[in-house]
Amino acid sequence: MERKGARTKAITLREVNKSIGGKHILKNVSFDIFMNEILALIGPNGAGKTTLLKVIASFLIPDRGKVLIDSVNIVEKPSFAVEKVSISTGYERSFYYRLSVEENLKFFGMLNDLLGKTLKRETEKVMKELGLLECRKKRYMELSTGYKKRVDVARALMKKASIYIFDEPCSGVDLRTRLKIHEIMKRLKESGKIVIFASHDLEDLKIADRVIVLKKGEKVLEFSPKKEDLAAVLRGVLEIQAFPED
Ligand SMILES: Nc1ncnc2c1ncn2[C@@H]1O[C@H](COP(=O)(O)OP(=O)(O)OP(=O)(O)O)[C@@H](O)[C@H]1O
Repeated sequence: MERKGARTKAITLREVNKSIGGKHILKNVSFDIFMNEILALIGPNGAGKTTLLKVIASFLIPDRGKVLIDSVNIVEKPSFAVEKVSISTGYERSFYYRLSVEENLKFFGMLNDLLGKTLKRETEKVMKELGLLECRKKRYMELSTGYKKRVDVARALMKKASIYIFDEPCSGVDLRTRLKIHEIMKRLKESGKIVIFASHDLEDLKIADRVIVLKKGEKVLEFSPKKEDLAAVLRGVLEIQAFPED
């Protein structure tokens, strides 16, 4: 029986392993993600954060190990993750270069069963929230890096999901947009969703309930920025991330 006040597990990863092109990228990764949690993944470049996010979204199938969402093993039933998860991939190639911001967002909304007035309303809402109204007619390929990132976050919001995954959602965006994205992630949590994001920025970690540190495909540390001395933890993280030549 679960303790009173105990957190409810929503996602379970057990001994997750993934190799790509003969390279062992994720190594026995095990941890749980709880209902209503904002979880951040950090770690040096190439540590496997994006790979892990894609595994949770079932974009990549692990070679070994289990990934359960609401007790369903998505390694066996990836369609369950597709239904539950909305992911901003952080990839420019996920967009139609010649379509406008608005057309791209509407297209993704339609793919996710938004139609008619609902599609229009959601697109307006998301564009307003991310400051995209003034460039709604601009073609995706004409946007600056920061605006492309805004569209990437906006795209994830065009799907009604219970788990939202953002890959470096704040990289390259201006300060105001960063705060807005933090606000959006907190709001998702308040409305009962799970938020998982990867980041290299300390400011982003402050909104997380828990931070998991990956190094060379392994989970090496876990901490709660709200409870622990962030500066001390980060000194530890920097040691973990030290360059071999340091
Ligand atoms: N399609 C692929 N083919 C070959 N190797 C890949 C592929 N995708 C990822 N990798 C390798 O997997 C490792 C982990 O990559 P991943 O993008 O998951 O790291 P990351 O922690 O997100 O890095 P960063 O902080 O630089 O974004 C890297 O060594 C990368 O080169």
